[in-house]
Amino acid sequence: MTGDHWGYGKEDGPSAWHRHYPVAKGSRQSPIDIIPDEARRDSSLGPIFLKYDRCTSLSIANNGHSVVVEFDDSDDRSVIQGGPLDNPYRLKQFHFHWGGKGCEGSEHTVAGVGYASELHLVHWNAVKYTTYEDAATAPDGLAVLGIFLEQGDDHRWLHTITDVLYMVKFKGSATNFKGFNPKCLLPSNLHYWTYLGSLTTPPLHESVIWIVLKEPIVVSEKQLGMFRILQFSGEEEDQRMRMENNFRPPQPLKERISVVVHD
Ligand SMILES: NS(=O)(=O)c1ccc(NCc2ccco2)c([N+](=O)[O-])c1
Ligand SMILES: [Zn+2]
Repeated sequence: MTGDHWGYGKEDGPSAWHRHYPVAKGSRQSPIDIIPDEARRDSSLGPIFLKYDRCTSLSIANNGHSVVVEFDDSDDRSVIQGGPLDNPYRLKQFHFHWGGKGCEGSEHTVAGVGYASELHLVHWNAVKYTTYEDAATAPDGLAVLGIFLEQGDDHRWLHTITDVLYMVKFKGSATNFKGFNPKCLLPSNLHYWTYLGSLTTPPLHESVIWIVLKEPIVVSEKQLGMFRILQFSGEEEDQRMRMENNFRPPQPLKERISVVVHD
């Protein structure tokens, strides 16, 4: 497969993605602006459970669009379940989206307000599908947990990630990253909004059950700044392209979606 020909710039950014990925104008695209007052309550919707105690992180990498921590998803050692999910979904990877200095950077917004960054923990339905790739094209294939990052005090555990970003500065670089458990990045409560949506980057498959936590985690401007030492470009490329503003703006709700809230 040829290298990704999409990005976040003027020519190859979100407004141009529909040319190669027509589903960009689909009926269940993500992210969206979540309007709490319009979210439906569904008493049958219970809490989510994150079973990350035996999770196995493997590596951290710069894929030219974000920084990604990959997990061993060869068994059900780390799963998300409950809430809107009929099965346990296996943790595959997590990554971030962020802005430029002092600008917004989250993908979902809440009543029109963005956060500095957004963390996505990506899980796939290994009960119904054989591989992530198969699940990623199925309407109930993926469950992505979205967590907002708000600027404020230093986050005690995010240092474990920001301290190694210099090792994956360029697109295509990766390094060992074992023993990291993402439960240290969770807020104090797991109240959430949920709706049916899509991947927020190409190929934009409409295969994601989104679970967005209401409570943000707090990270410092200094820690957010560390993400901006990353580059979209490879080491050999002369164009030094700082990795920032790697977020897709909210997409039309269309006939979908009642966003449902659990708190
Ligand atoms: N921002 S996100 O969580 O929606 C997101 C988007 C794309 C991809 N992957 C791109 C892709 C290619 C084929 C199938 O999947 C992933 N992921 O892999 O976890 C997550
Ligand atoms: Zn994402």
